[in-house]
Parts: sequence; structure tokens; C-alpha cells
Amino acid sequence: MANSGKPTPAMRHVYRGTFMHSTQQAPLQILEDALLGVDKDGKIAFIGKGGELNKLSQDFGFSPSEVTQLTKDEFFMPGMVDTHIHAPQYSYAGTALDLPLLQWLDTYTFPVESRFRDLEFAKKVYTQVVKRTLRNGTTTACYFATIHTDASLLLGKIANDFGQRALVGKVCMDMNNSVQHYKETTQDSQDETRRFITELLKKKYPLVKPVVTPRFVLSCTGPLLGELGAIARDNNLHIQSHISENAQEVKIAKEMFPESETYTDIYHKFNLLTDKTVMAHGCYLSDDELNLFKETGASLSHCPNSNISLCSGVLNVRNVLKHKVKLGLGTDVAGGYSASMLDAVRRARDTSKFITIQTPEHETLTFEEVFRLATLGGSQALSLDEQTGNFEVGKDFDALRVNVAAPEGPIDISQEEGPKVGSVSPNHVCWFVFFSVTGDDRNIVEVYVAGRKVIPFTEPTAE
Ligand SMILES: Nc1nc2[nH]cnc2c(=O)[nH]1
Ligand SMILES: [Zn+2]
Repeated sequence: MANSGKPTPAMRHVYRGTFMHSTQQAPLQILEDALLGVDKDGKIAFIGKGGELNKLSQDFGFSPSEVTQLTKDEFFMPGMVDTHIHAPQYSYAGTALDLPLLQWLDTYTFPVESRFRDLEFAKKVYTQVVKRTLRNGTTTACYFATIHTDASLLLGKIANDFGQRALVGKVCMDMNNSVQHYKETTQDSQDETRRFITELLKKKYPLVKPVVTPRFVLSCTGPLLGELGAIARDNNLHIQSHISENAQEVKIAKEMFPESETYTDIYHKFNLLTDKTVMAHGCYLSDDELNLFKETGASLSHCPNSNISLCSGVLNVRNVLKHKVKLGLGTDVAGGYSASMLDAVRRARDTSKFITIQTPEHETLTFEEVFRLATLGGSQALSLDEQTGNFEVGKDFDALRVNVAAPEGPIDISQEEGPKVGSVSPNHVCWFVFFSVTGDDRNIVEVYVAGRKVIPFTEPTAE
């Protein structure tokens, strides 16, 4: 189209209304009548008070008429960070939760994952999972794919096409006694990991990066774990895996590597614990192991739905936080049956309450704390907190526009009275609790990643 002659606006978006986010100091900070500007690169240029409109508009070169005013039922919150999700397992999420972890892997997971050699099947499922998670407010996802390099590259492309920030891992496994055809040779696993990294980086997707992904100790030989540690170190890459999820798994891991005193030490000896490592679960980690996480800067992904659904174990998040280990939340689809991070928020609270029932002196996690884990905590766990996680100036605008009273949504509120929680009068804390307890994707009316509106879908490629 010909240039209309209008000057390009200095800001991509300017919003006025309520913003809720977490900081290091406060698990929930509510900014009422705030003004937030997003620049052309999708970064937060300023965040100020509504009353400063004139000054901000002069300083940042926008006209007050360009400001979008949120309604009284709306607020912005940071996009949520799913620190652990298996994209191929979305194909059977919500089914097959009748077996414990190791039998579940052999019976359901490995046969399904082996089908992802078929790129058409992979395209269908990966498109579904990226769309579903975006719609539910996951602006950043840390994905396990399968052992298939080309299908894993396809997952990276689909995340990029739909505008999701993602870490994508080609799964590595050179041991599998139950489904013989779903494993690699040690050499192929290394070579294909290198090819995956090279090809994905060559695409120069701005928000999608590779992550080195040994499935877990039980699926990998020592030589493979050592090689993957070296690949991650030489290329300064993220690492993800599973640790101490289930008691039987812990026992076998220690039998496989008797020279290591603990499960954590196995990964540590192979240089797989770094400040860019995220390990899922950690239900059975000792305090010494948590100290090693803290020392190395490695983080944990708490996946409460999966831990309950597979009867794996219970993570004491309060204890992890006491050890100052970075921690985020994960859906762990399909061990976890829900792809929604709001579900992870609720299950994390429920798990913390179970611990309080067992041990009344336990300090239950508050909703505000769990909200922080789903947003800022997740970004820290993935070492992406310089880019995302909250509304700090200079970070990318990864955000959810939430309408508590969305028409056809799950929350009925009287427009005159506003939402009430028990006898508490309506205020923004109530909105926040209301949304995080009973809200769903119908309340998430817009999703932004790096300043780009990705929900509602606008891409012609969206199916
Ligand atoms: N929950 C879960 N745990 C694992 N441990 C190794 N692989 C898996 C997996 O796919 N899901
Ligand atoms: Zn997992």
C-alpha cells in the first residue's frame, strides 16, 4: 500500500488502566490508573501514572488520542511462562492417567511419541498445542518435542509463526527397553542434537531458541549425558530434563550411576547443571541437593497436576524457595492433563494446602506467590527474566488483557456491584483472585508477545 503520508507513531501501543504484576519485592503489585507504552520493538518504553498523560505524551512522542483505555472490568497481567510441557503428548492429554510414571511412559508415551516421525501428524498436533497454550495465556513455553529432528524443527517454526516465545528441545534418549524402535544410537543422538541446534539457530527466529534435552537419567547412557553437557557448554545453551519425580525412578537412577551419591550429582558430574538448566519435578530432592541447585544456578519446574495425576510425589515449594532455588510452574502435558497455566496455578495452591493439612505449621503458598511463580518465577527459572516476566521498562511486552466480566465467560458479576468474594468489597485484589480461581481462556481477551498481538489470531496461517 502507498504511504498514507501520516507520520509513523512513536509508540506501537499505549494503554491506560489497571496493571497487575510481580516484582522481586512484592508477589503482587497492583498499578491502578497506570499508563504503559510499548515501543516499535515491542518493548515497554514507559510505565507511569494516568495523571502524567500530558508529560508522558510529550516525552515519548504520542498523542493522547492514541491511548487505549481499559474498561473497569479489565486489567493487564504478564503473560504466563510454562516451564515444562511435552508438545507431542498434547495428542493424548486428558487420557491415560491410570499408571505410575515408568509404566505410563512405556505403555502410552513412547508409542505415541514414536509417531512424530510423521511430519503431517506432527504439524497437526504442534499447531494445536501452540494455539491452545497461547489462547490460555502461555506467552513463553519450554517444550520437549521427540527424538525426531525434523519434527522438532517444525515445532520451532510453528511457535515462531504464531508468535509464541519458546525454548524447543529435540529429545535425546539412547536407552529404551520397552519400545525398542523409539530410541537413538548414542552417536545419532549427539549428531542429531548438533544438527537440530544448527538448523534452528540458522532460522534466526527472534523468540524461539533450542534447548539441550536429555530425557532423564533412565533414558540416557553416561557417554550421551557427557556429550550433551559439552554441547550445551560449548554453545552456551539452555538445558532441560527431569529429576526425582517418582520414588522408583530415583532408585533406578542411583543404581545406574552408583558412583554418584545423589540423583542431582549424576547431572552435575556430566556438567548438566548450569544457570541455564531447568529440571522438572524434584519431589524427592534432599536439602543437600537443593543446595547444589542453588550453587549451580539451576532451577526447578513445579508440575503439580502431573505429580498428582501420576501419583508421583509432592514438591514442597516453600522449602525450595527457602533454599533460594529458582522455581517456575509447568503443565507437564500429558502427565498433567491440562495445558492451561491457570490450572497449574490452582494445582500449585492445592498441593501447598495438602502439605498444610499434613503439617499444620507449613506456611501455605498464597495466590499472590503462585501468581509470581507462573510469571516472573518462570522467566527466572528459564533465565529469560531480562526479556519477560513482568512490566519493567526495557522488557518485552508479554501480556494478557483480562476481562473479568467477559461476555459468555465463566464469571457472573453484577456490573453495579462488581465482583465480591465473601463479604469483601470489590477491589482489584478480588478481581485477581476471582480470575485466578475461576477464570479461563474466555477472560483472556488479548495476548501479546513482544508487543505483537497474537490472540485473537490474525494470521492467515492460523487454521
Ligand atoms: N512426566 C514425565 N516424566 C518423564 N520422565 C521422563 N520422561 C517423562 C515424560 O515424558 N513425562
Ligand atoms: Zn515432563
